[in-house]
Amino acid sequence: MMSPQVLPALSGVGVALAVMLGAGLAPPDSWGPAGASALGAGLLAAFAMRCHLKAEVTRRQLEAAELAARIDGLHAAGAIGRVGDEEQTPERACPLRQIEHASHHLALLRQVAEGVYGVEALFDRRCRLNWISPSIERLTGYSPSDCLSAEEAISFLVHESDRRYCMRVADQVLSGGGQHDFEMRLVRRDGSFGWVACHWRPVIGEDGEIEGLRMSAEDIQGRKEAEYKLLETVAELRRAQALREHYLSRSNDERQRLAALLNVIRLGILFIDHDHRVLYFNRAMLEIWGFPPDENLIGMRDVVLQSKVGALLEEPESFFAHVQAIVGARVAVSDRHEQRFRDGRIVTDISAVVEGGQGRRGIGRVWIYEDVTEQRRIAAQLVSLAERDPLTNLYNRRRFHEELERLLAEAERHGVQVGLVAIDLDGFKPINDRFGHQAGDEVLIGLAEGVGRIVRRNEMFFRLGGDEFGVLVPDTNERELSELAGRLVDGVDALKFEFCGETVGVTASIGIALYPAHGRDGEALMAAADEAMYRSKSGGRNQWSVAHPKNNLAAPLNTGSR
Ligand SMILES: Nc1nc2c(ncn2[C@@H]2O[C@H](COP(=O)(O)OP(=O)(O)OP(=O)(O)O)[C@@H](O)[C@H]2O)c(=O)[nH]1
Repeated sequence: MMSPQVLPALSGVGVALAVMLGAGLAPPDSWGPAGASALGAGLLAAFAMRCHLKAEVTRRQLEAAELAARIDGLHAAGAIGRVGDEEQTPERACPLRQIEHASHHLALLRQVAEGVYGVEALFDRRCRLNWISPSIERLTGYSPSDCLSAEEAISFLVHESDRRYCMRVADQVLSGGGQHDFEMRLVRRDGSFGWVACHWRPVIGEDGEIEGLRMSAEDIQGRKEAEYKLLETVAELRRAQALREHYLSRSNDERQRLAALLNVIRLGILFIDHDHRVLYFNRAMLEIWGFPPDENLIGMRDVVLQSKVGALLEEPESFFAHVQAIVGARVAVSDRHEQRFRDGRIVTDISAVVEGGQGRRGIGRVWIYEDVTEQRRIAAQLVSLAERDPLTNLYNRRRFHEELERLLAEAERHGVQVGLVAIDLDGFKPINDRFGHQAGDEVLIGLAEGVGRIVRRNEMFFRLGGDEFGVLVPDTNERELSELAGRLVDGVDALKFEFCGETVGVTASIGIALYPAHGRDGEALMAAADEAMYRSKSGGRNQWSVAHPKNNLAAPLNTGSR
């Protein structure tokens, strides 16, 4: 801080300078040739005042202030007379002493003027540089003489980008436009430039007229660089912000697209976070679990969610246990699990741990639900088409072979016998011929139902094609088979159908064969049963026959009829 004595001290400097000029002494070297005389004492007094008002407080300024204080001390002691002082001092009475004092004070003022830290410059009314402080060299590398000898100091010192504005401001100030502060660049000797904050003000003469210009400039290069850096940082932050917003917007778009996609798929998706709370669900999930479409499950605990859906399930406890087992054991990817709903739906679930970011920490678990009711129905339909006869809904020849092989394998393992009953209708073709194919179909359907009532639960009944049927009997013997064959012959014979007012019926020729006595594999057993069935046909139809033992095909005919 400048000491309180400094102001009066510097004003003393101004007065002293005026005295010096009034005495016709030469100005300091750096002043222009016309400088001091042109501007006069008032101008220099104004300059001295501005030195302490604008320049930074530096060591030199403090020294100058001290010197000025001493000068004021001299005033106080009556050693120096002020211009216009009424009283005459002893020195005034002696011109030689006066000149000595003025010369001494001029030297002091010179020190002050040359020691200012900022740049001070004086221009005349035509904007010609009259004086500039030596500090210009520190800022630009140009000496005051370089500047003074330049044809146009402003063009010489001011960066071309700021030149026009600077000149305009100078013109304004000179034409009574008051003071102006602005920042501009000074050109350095090495071609670079440095920023200064400058203050332009008019220098008013004693007659109140503008006599010239005074420019005080302060080096703000450091501040400007800091500002640039700040601006760059701000720009970088803005870029980063813009980038972040761009990514955020892209991520939002992405999320919207994903949400739209997830909402149209028929898989129910539920994401439970690390705290066992619902983080995401899609529309299908609400549908599958019977929630209204506008239900908001976000934040709901998984156990609460379970309690809400338990009533829908046929076996809620088993479902909860299944979920608990997966969650408790932190199963990475669970197997597909199926649960039946009370309304007949079948829903599968599968779940997986969702890994987090770089640490790959599990951030939750996703559950995917699928209503497979329709799939299961179609699959069952396909299976049925593949293994059942569409007319009678009996198992077909394909399934017959599968079951035959299975029973033979089991029989071999358990050392039991398997019975095969081959049935062929007698006189079926004439029904077709007389009453049409539809009538024949009705007979086939009626026969399937009639025989279906005769065979036992463990006996499997097949339509092998046309009017051929078969029955497989696990773990049986010849006696049981013969009894079954008898019941079948009687049962078929008892079936009656009405076509065109006429009652018609069919009979059956049956052959029975036993594993392993009549054949050790399916093919052999079927051949044996067929052979027995043909014997029944050739024996007069409407009867059953037992196949010959495999090692003795010439055995006596063993037939049965009702
Ligand atoms: N309506 C109807 N007829 C069928 C079907 N499949 C086969 N057929 C007929 O069933 C008849 C079987 O012929 P056969 O076994 O010679 O007839 P059958 O009169 O019983 O002769 P035998 O066995 O010698 O007594 C043929 O006319 C086939 O066209 C069917 O799904 N529906």
